Amino acid sequence: MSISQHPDYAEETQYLSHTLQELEKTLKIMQKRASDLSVEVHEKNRQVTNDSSQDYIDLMVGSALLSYASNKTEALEAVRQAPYFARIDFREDKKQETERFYLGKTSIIEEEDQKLLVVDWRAPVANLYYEGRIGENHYKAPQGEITGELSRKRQYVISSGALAGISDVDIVTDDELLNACLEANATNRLKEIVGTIQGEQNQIIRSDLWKTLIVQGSAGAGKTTVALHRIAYLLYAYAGTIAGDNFMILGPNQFFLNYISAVLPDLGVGEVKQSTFEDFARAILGKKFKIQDIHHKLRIFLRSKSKPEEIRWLKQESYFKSSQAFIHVCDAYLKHLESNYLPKEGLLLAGQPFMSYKQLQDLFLHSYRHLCFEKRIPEMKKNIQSKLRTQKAAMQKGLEEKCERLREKIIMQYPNDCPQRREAMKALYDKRDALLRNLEAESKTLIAKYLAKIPKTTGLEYYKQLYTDDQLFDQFVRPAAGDFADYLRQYTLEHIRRQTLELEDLAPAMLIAVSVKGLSKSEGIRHVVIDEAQDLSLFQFYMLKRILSNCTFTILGDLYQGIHGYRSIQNWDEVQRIYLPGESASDVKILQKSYRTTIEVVDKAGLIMERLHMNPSYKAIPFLRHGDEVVYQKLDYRSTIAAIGQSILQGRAERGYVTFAVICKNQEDAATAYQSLKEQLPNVQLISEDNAVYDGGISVLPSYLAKGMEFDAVYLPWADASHYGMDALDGKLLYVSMTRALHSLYLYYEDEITPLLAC
Ligand SMILES: Nc1ncnc2c1ncn2[C@@H]1O[C@H](COP(=O)(O)OP(=O)(O)OP(=O)(O)O)[C@@H](O)[C@H]1O
Repeated sequence: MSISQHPDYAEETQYLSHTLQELEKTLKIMQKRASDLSVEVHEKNRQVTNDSSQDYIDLMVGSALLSYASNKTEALEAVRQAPYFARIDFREDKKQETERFYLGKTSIIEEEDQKLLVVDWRAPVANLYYEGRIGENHYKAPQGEITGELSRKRQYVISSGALAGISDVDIVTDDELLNACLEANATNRLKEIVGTIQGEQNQIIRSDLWKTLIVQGSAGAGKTTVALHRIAYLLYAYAGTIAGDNFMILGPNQFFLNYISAVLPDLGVGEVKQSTFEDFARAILGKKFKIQDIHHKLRIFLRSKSKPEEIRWLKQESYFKSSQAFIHVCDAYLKHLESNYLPKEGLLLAGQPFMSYKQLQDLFLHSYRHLCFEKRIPEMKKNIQSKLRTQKAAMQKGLEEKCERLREKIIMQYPNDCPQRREAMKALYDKRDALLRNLEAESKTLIAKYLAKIPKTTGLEYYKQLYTDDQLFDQFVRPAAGDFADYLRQYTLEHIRRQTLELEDLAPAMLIAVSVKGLSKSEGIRHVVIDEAQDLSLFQFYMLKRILSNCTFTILGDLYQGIHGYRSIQNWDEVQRIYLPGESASDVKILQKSYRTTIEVVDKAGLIMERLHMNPSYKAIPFLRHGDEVVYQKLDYRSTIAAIGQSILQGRAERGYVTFAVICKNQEDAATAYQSLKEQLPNVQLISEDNAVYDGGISVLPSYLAKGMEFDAVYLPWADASHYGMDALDGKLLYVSMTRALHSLYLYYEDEITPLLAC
């Protein structure tokens, strides 16, 4: 049936054109308001003086209104071509009439009578669309639970302001909109999915801001997408409480952050802090060292020439520095630093005990315990100063009184004025004055002299001392590291000598640095989204929770894709113990349905995890979308390259594919494949750690950089037994590579296909 034959076509077309007209009206008003307010705020900014708090308040109010008007203008401009994507019809139990709610990316209100034409997708009633089924239903609103009858869920395809499709659905999973969305070809960035958010995704998106969430989601389950929509939702639901710059996204690399973050403006989200773990570390530890490339060790493990002994030691080093045992080492060391931070002496004022070491320690260790070491010092200073004022006054008084008593004694001794009496008096007053002067002078410098004895060592220096100082190393590290201690020390000292830290050193060094100096750069962060969280170590998780103790977290990852197993977490229980202590395992949310790829690809990739006996409850379940069979071809290398080149050209011409990835196990193989493909495909690009931006098109890349990405067609040129053996790391790299394919997947091998996939 053509759209114009739909029984509601006329009515729907009319609603659309009315909405578009109103949108244009509102847009004009908002544009004018934004421009007027911009002038006003600029003017106020010039006039504001330090002594007028009213000026300041006016400026703040003006800026807030300006920000609202500018954001609304942008939001309305973004939906000019498609102001809504769905409608729900709902009759509240208490009401006679069924209401219609059109849902869009931003609300649209009729100018004259303020009627709500389009409801923002984040509004409570929209839950009915995402989670409700036709029939009796309910949703949570600020005023309480609203119950009623959901009689329609309708989806629209609106293109360039014209109605192109209408379909009524029950659950959102069955809908054509989602299918159309998933069948579309990839672009060079992640998409927004407000029209097709699934029930289980919706629950995560709308979870309470003040509760930490851990999400285990299979490859393509929408973890990253959900995380970004969650930020958009929280900004809407907690407007006034939290703003964009109160969020921080931690992602695995800049390349990935650029790829995902382009979706934020589409969702009306700006100013969210984004960082890799290494950049976050730099902000805390400073710039006086290099960070070893985070894939350095992985590359050694993947190099065929690497010696097993070397691999074993390197893994052990990473494993130890990421472990609970090393957390204990660093905590004990921190305690030691804390106890020995103050000079081991009390304070004397004019030769008299003023404050004992114990009293000073008590202030430092107990009274200001909630502060980092350095911030305790000014507080202690204030406390000592106040005590000093009292003590000085008491001592002055004591001196005066003593002087008075001595004066009376002199008078008794010499009842009449005589040279001896005058001399004795003079000596008495001179001594008193000298003592008072001394008291004055000492009280001025006492605190400064004492504080000057406190070392100015940075957290990073303290961390290094753990290895450079024999005594510290033997006291703290050696007992925990055992036989492996000497290797660990030599290895780390070698890095320190080269002014380099490994990823494994960053979390402990940050923990110490923040305990010593505090966290000025990250003040204001209230919520942290950690994506690809399976690759973080226990120590990284522990440190983040310790130093960002006022934040809540959304932690998302897939343990099947944990390619840094030698340092990263092995299960979510470890993370849960830190972030959700006392809660049950069911508090880890599981997303199993995979939306990215086809049933054929998910099934084949799933074989790997079965063969590696990975936890079956993390298995990806494909969304009902069939595609091409996965292609396996036994070819020599030259023929493989020729086949890939030909297939890419065909895919582009015949299928309209726009993104292609040739994924190799490691960087060396990727470089080889790139050189070979360049002749056939001049636009091919080789992706390495140094690329910050992904432009789409044809890419050749190592498996570990493919994480989080997706491509229309994926090619694996060396899917053979010699590249991917029955080993967890090989299996995970292969799994990551295969699950990047949206539509087509090709595997090539020369002798034998990898046992991870063999029939
Ligand atoms: N509800 C949805 N509607 C439409 N598309 C969706 C939906 N959920 C996920 N997708 C699509 O599925 C693909 C995978 O999403 P995303 O990259 O967020 O998954 P992920 O769980 O982070 O995957 P991975 O762990 O493999 O990186 C994206 O193209 C995304 O747009």
